[in-house]
Amino acid sequence: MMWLIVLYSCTGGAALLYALYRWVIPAAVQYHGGLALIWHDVIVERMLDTLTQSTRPQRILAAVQKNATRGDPRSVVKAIDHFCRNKEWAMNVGDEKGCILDSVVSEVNPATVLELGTYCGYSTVRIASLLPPNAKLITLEFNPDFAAIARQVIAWAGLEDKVQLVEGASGDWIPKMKEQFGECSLLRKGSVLLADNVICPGAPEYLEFIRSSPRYKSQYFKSHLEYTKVEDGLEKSVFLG
Ligand SMILES: C[S@@+](CC[C@H](N)C(=O)[O-])C[C@H]1O[C@@H](n2cnc3c(N)ncnc32)[C@H](O)[C@@H]1O
Repeated sequence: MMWLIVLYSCTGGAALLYALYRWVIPAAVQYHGGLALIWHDVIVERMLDTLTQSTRPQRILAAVQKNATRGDPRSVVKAIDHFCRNKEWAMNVGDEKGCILDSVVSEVNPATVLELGTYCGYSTVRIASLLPPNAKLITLEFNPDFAAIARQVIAWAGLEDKVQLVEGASGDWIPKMKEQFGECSLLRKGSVLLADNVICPGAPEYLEFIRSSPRYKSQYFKSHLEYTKVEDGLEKSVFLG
């Protein structure tokens, strides 16, 4: 009888902990940016890394390999969004802001895109799949583990010919790219900048600069932090020359 009570309380305790982890805490933090990031990006990630002896990017790659069709970028995006909404949050631009990203890429129809921060290649796949033929995307990532996963995600989407993934820090590479592009520098009249996470975690200095500079026409697209209800948005800025 005693054992039965212990067993019942262990099972009950485990169920309660699971409910807290799976539903109660995520629901409680989903309107608060700081708490949401601490919960998803620190506590849950470390806990799952320890329990599964794998990393979040590795788990994202596994979800892609299991659920997405090779050579089909949209199925890769869908598999990552499904994983991150239902299993484990991750810092991709996500489905909601991703639609804004898609519409900006389609409107601008760029010949060259420079992306700063690849992570697992989610936004890279979104952007590259919308580029016109012969256009190319250079994406920079300074974390070699993320870059290794992103290469596989991009290859799974069949986009490796359109994407050049450069491993390194933007502060090191941007001056080198400027040299490579010569006097034209990186921006020319009409170039479009699109910045993510300008509200959460936030980029107040960037927003102040870009909105007050007479050299840019800037517009804010209100949305939500990926896979949550916390306000976040994208800032689109056109370089006026
Ligand atoms: C928010 S994540 C990018 C998400 C990605 N764009 C997406 O939507 O799928 C930011 C990434 O930028 C990388 N990063 C941060 N600072 C960087 C820098 N100075 N140079 C290159 N990569 C950087 C981080 O390692 C991280 O992978």
